[in-house]
Amino acid sequence: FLFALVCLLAACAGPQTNAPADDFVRVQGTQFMLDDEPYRYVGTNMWYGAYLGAPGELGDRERLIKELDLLHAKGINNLRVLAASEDSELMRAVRPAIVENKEGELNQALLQGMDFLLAEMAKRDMKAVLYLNNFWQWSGGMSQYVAWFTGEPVFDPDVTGKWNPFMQNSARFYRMPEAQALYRDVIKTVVTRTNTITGVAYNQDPTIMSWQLANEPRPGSDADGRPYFSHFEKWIDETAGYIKALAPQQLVSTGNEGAMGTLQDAELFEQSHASDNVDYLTFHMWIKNWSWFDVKDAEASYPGAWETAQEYMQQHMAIAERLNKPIVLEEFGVERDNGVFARNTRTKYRDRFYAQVFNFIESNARAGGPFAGSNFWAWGGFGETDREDYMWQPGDDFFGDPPQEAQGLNSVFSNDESTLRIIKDHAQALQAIE
Ligand SMILES: O=C1NC[C@H](CO)[C@@H](O)[C@@H]1O
Repeated sequence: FLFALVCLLAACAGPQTNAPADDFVRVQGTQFMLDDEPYRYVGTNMWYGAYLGAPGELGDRERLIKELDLLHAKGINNLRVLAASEDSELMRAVRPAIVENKEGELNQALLQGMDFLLAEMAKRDMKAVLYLNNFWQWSGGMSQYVAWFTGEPVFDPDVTGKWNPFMQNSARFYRMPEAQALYRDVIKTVVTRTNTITGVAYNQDPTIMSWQLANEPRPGSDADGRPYFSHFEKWIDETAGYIKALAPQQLVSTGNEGAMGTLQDAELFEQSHASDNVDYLTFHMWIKNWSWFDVKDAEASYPGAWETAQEYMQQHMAIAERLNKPIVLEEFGVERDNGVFARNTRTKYRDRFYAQVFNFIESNARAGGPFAGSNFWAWGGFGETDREDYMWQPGDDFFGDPPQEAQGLNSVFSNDESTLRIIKDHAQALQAIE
């Protein structure tokens, strides 16, 4: 009887807070491993996942469940999600924000939104990559930290149109001890949080595959950032080490774009990602943003864009091999045909680009290469807008496109059947690779 009572009490002790180690994604050379099997994934970017999961008017839990069910049905099993935003005067920053002020008070509804998202993802065997800052302006980010601790007005690229000085200003963040202290407080609070729905501590939750330093952190602008590269390299190593100490069961990555996000210098990307605290490499690929592809001159510009894209991917495979780390393409995308934003419009070039990227990944994986996964940018799902300018306003539906871009620019919608077919085929192809 006593033995039975002890077992019963143990069973009632609440959810496991120390999941078996093999539930976590691990790194073995250039491969991810999960439950002793190679883990490769097709994922998406859903920056707004915690916003959708928030209780009450702020979120839309019914929509989130619909989105996760559809994603799961299409074989999309990895979500890259914003885990810290900063309250800001920046014109195109999302509101509200997780970090409410320079004192580090956090928005509890948005943290509960992350709790709900992770709990629902766990039910669908999905894995999360959570980024803890942003080099860009659309979630406050590093430039908001700079404003908080210099007392200077925010440097708003959506007002000035000046991106190089904005990037140089954001990069001051790495050199500001007070900003770094608040950032680390936020990291510690989020990484060690106990999920209010599952009772599992975040750093004990195998749903979280990786903590990411930021979205697209850069050393500064391509023109003027080089003198500050050493601060960037040191920030990566030390911050990644700080997170690893808080979450030894989970992976750490930077969220960097690769060479194009490191002063267009592949050697500096390799050097800044050699740290043992960085478990795997990330790179992004923007054929339109980087002027490789012109959607208004699509037929003429696409072949050259694809040639350059292949070279960019090959270049990063070689770096991953040299560093003996897995690598994931965690952002890639292209607009709808003719650059329109509305759903129910053609996506011929997007479909071609996705299919060719996926084919490259499958070929590399079959050859035992380091290409371990991808997250397309980005998931728009069931999002709807009736804004004539397609620009997000507080209270509007969330799209894969953050508030600084037209809602529909790169979003894949729930009824983009041709694109979803290509994604699902890729998921099945990955599953079939030994
Ligand atoms: O992280 C990013 N990379 C490119 C996206 C599309 O332009 C952009 O919305 C986002 O800031």
